[in-house]
Amino acid sequence: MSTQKAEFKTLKQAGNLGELSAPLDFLLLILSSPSGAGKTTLTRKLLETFPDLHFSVSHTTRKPRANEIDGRDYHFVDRAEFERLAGAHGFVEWAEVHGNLYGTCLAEIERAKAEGKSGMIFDIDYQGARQIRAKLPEVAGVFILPPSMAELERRLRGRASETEEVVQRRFRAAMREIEHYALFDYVLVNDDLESAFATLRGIILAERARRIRKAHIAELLLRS
Ligand SMILES: Nc1ncnc2c1ncn2[C@@H]1O[C@H](COP(=O)(O)OP(=O)(O)OP(=O)(O)O)[C@@H](O)[C@H]1O
Ligand SMILES: Nc1nc2c(ncn2[C@@H]2O[C@H](COP(=O)(O)O)[C@@H](O)[C@H]2O)c(=O)[nH]1
Repeated sequence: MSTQKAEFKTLKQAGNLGELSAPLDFLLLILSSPSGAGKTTLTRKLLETFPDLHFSVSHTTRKPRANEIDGRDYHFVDRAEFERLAGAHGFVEWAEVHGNLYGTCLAEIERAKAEGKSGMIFDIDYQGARQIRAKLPEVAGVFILPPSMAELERRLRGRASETEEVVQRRFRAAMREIEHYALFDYVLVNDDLESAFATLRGIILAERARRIRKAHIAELLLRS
């Protein structure tokens, strides 16, 4: 067997995801941004357009907002339960963000694969993005920016889901978060929602094409 063929055979078996095996063409997409830039809004539109993508439901110690549902938006847990899961290596990544703990359970990736999804979206901060990238080099990362800091502040306040103190805290954190843009493959300015969404859709199609290309070659080499 040629070296290339052997390499693809290993890739196909392991899914090139280390211990977190998944099909070669499985899309792992991180959406990250300062709070209020529009990740949740864009993610909802993405899931309508791509129902074959799984939204990774994180665990958090944050209290639910009025419109949030446990198990759909987050798994809302107390600190003791979160720490138990972290201690049992239940998280692929976790971080403290704006004073609360957030984490992605390994079980979320398993669920997406068991449901036959063709990929998944992680709505996580830059610290989590860094951890996932270290474990899953195949991941694609998009960092979403507001058109201006004034607009970010307007959006944070306009959402009316947090106290003024929390809005200020999140706004103050934004500049520090933006400094980590280089962790991501793409930077997307969410000014007009429809054009930002069109660009994001394009990124997904391109990332899929990249993965399908690899899977096709693996298939071709293994059949010959
Ligand atoms: N392109 C846009 N133009 C105007 N308003 C927008 C745009 N995108 C999102 N918004 C609004 O900005 C607010 C914040 O958006 P959203 O909740 O999606 O942000 P987020 O990045 O998910 O925040 P967080 O990190 O805190 O969860 C919402 O009220 C949303 O309707
Ligand atoms: N590292 C992680 N960050 C996460 C995760 N889930 C959400 N987040 C990020 O937290 C902030 C605040 O979210 P909010 O819902 O309280 O507004 C935001 O940047 C999210 O992307 C996670 O599992 N890990």
